[in-house]
Amino acid sequence: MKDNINVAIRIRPQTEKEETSFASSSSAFSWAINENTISQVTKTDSKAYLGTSYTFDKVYNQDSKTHEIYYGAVDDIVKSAMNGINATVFAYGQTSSGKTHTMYGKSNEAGIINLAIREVFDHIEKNNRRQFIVRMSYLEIYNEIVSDLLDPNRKNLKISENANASSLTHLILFTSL
Ligand SMILES: Nc1ncnc2c1ncn2[C@@H]1O[C@H](COP(=O)(O)OP(=O)(O)OP(=O)(O)O)[C@@H](O)[C@H]1O
Repeated sequence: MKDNINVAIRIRPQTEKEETSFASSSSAFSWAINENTISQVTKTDSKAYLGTSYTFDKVYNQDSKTHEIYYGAVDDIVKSAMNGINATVFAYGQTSSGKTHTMYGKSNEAGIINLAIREVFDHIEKNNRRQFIVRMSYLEIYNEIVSDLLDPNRKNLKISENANASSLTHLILFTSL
C-alpha cells in the first residue's frame, strides 16, 4: 500500500423520502463521480459543475457492493495486520449514511467485519506452522462513554494511559471498572 492512511467514500442509494424531497427541492444539487473525485453538479445536468470537488483514494457509487469495497480498500489492510503491521479500519459518517450497512452487513450481504474475520481465519488455516492468538473486544463509544458490548452488564469503561508505552506511542487502554 502506497500511503499509511487511505480514505474511501461510499455513496448509498437515496431512500424514498430523500428521493421525494430531492425532486421537490429547487436548491438541491447532485454529485457526479469521476474516478476518485466527486463534484457538485446541478440536479438536472451531471456535467454542469457547481464548483465544489473532493478527491479521495477511492469512491464507490450507489450501486457498489460491500465485497467490492472490502477487496478494493480493506483486504490489503487485513493481510498486513496478519503479517504484524498494526492496522485500523473504521467507518465515519453522519447518522444514516450507511456505516452499519457497510461494516455489519445483512443476512444477504456480508459486511466488512464478516469479510475481514473470514480473511483472518483463512490466513491462520493456511499458515499452520505459526501459532496465532486471536483476541477480540467489542466496544461502543457514544457521547464520550465507552461501553463493553460483550459485557451483559454493559459497564462503562475507564480510559487510562499505558505507562509503559514509548513517548511516541500513547496507547489508550480501555479497562473494566
Ligand atoms: N449501500 C446501501 N445500499 C442499500 N441500503 C443502504 C446502503 N447503505 C445504507 N443503507 C440503508 O440506509 C439506512 C441507514 O443506514 P445505516 O443504518 O447503515 O446508517 P448508519 O450510518 O449506521 O446510521 P447511524 O449512525 O444512525 O447508526 C438503512 O436502512 C440501511 O439499510
